[in-house]
Amino acid sequence: MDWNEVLREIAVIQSAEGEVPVRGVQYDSRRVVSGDLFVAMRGGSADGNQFIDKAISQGAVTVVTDSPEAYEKLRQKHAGTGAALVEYGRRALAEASAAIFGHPQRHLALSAVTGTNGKTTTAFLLEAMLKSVGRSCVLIGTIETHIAGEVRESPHTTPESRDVLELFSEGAKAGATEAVMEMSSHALEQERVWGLPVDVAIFTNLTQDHLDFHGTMERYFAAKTRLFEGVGAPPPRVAVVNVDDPYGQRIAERIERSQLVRYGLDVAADFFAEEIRMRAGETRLRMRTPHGAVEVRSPLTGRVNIYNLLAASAAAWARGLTLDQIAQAAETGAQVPGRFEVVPTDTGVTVVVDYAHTDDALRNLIVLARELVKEHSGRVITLFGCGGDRDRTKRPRMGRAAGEGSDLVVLTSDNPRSEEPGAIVAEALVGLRETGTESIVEEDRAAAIEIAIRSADKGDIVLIAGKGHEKMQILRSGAVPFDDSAVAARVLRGER
Ligand SMILES: CC(=O)N[C@H]1[C@@H](OP(=O)(O)OP(=O)(O)OC[C@H]2O[C@@H](n3ccc(=O)[nH]c3=O)[C@H](O)[C@@H]2O)O[C@H](CO)[C@@H](O)[C@@H]1O[C@H](C)C(=O)N[C@@H](C)C(=O)N[C@H](CCC(=O)O)C(=O)O
Ligand SMILES: Nc1ncnc2c1ncn2[C@@H]1O[C@H](COP(=O)(O)OP(=O)(O)OP(=O)(O)O)[C@@H](O)[C@H]1O
Ligand SMILES: N[C@H](CCC[C@H](N)C(=O)O)C(=O)O
Repeated sequence: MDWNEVLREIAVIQSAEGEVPVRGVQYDSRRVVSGDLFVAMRGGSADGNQFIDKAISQGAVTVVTDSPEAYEKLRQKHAGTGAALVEYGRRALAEASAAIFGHPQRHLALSAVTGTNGKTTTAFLLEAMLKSVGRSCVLIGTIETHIAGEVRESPHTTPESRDVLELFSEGAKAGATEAVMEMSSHALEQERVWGLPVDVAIFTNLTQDHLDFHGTMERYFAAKTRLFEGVGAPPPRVAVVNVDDPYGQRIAERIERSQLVRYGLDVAADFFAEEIRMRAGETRLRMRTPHGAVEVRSPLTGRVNIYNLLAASAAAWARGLTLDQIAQAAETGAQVPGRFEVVPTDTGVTVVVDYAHTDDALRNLIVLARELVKEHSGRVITLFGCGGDRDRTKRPRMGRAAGEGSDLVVLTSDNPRSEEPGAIVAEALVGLRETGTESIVEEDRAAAIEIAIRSADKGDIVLIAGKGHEKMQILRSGAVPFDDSAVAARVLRGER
């Protein structure tokens, strides 16, 4: 593509034209190759403008910058290089990427899921429903990325626009007509999703998390609401909103009734569940909707998954599936790795790996576990830790949530990152101690898993919370392989 053509698609303050052929686009100097356009952006921990020389030395042929100083320097030092000065680096990145990848977003009907918890599960369920009627999909989210059937690793819950558009382009070429994406609050705030036209937007819930980044719950909420306003694109055609959540109510109030599908566990919602019958590994319910009612049987367990099922069903309906098709797909639907994943054993102890990493998710998980052991008066043993370099204020809250419903808590490490594990544990202990529940502290996660499982008797349930599908433990010294379910399986086999 010619640089002059790219320039026509981005909002520039100043630019230097030139007949420079542009082959690709990059926002990270470390990934620049010959023929690329490099978008230099000021970030929270680095300034991409510091890397312009490096990008050019690696072959960047044009540079878009959000810094007037960098633009001036570029004009003087690299006069032959195409250049543009913009106000918003990420918007320019999205606009240039859309042009360079040939506007693949126009060929995919996009469903986007936001909320503190449930995004991954809802996205997997929706993808399974769309696939069940023969539609080919792109899925982008926390655990994996799917490109029309091919599974890849995910670098982020919501990658930068350039990467999303590249994935969309590959998906569209492979025949995909639908895309399902998780949109994190970070991505909405940073406009990583600028210009993506969302057809169906889903709001799952909002509870405390990520206040290190957003500062307050209101600002966190404001980031989530951007999905429903449209980020550099028109508002979604349909909004699917959990109206049992107070923040969901607030979103619903702002949306035209004709564009809104409300879901919840109450008759006041459009899509709601009744006659719920739950046991481990199976949930049955009757889903009532304005378009009729249908019996649904799902292998997913727990109240939170009823919400996820309702969300995915309402979205699938908005994408044109019938209620019967939805119910049929739900029956096999999407076991998500690391979400209420039961580690196989014949010891009589139930061991569950789950991604609960907020106080709300922990509380829900423990309530479900209590339900499951109630019949035999089993105990609930909860293992958890809190992430380093993340919202510190959630630590005592997680401690309180773990202590409140459990019989024994094992407090350990969960990706301490650059922080001292002992200091993180101390902050979680503040809340945990208030509950008076028996607790054991063991910073080494493998040893902690062993303690938790060895403390359990037949009929007890052990919850290993926080890391779910993750395959690494991130320590100050670097990331080391770590897999909760593999460690638990080893302990259950009697190995160390
Ligand atoms: C807080 C946050 O979201 N930060 C992300 C953001 O950083 P930033 O804008 O501050 O950028 P920066 O790292 O300061 O760098 C500025 C620019 O310099 C560039 N650079 C940097 C170094 C270099 O050598 N060369 C270079 O060109 C960078 O690519 C970037 O364009 O953009 C970077 C580039 O894409 C991301 O790597 C980075 O993710 C960090 C590592 C991260 O941990 N993000 C997490 C919190 C996150 O985004 N999580 C959400 C999910 C949360 C959830 O729901 O649980 C997600 O969507 O994944
Ligand atoms: N609808 C829901 N409401 C509340 N909690 C939920 C819901 N669905 C799942 N959870 C809990 O939250 C955890 C994370 O679920 P999931 O991965 O689906 O959420 P997520 O929004 O994708 O999270 P993240 O973006 O942090 O990866 C689950 O392991 C479960 O404990
Ligand atoms: N994707 C989220 C969840 C991480 C969960 C937990 N394992 C942690 O490290 O805190 C984050 O990066 O904040």
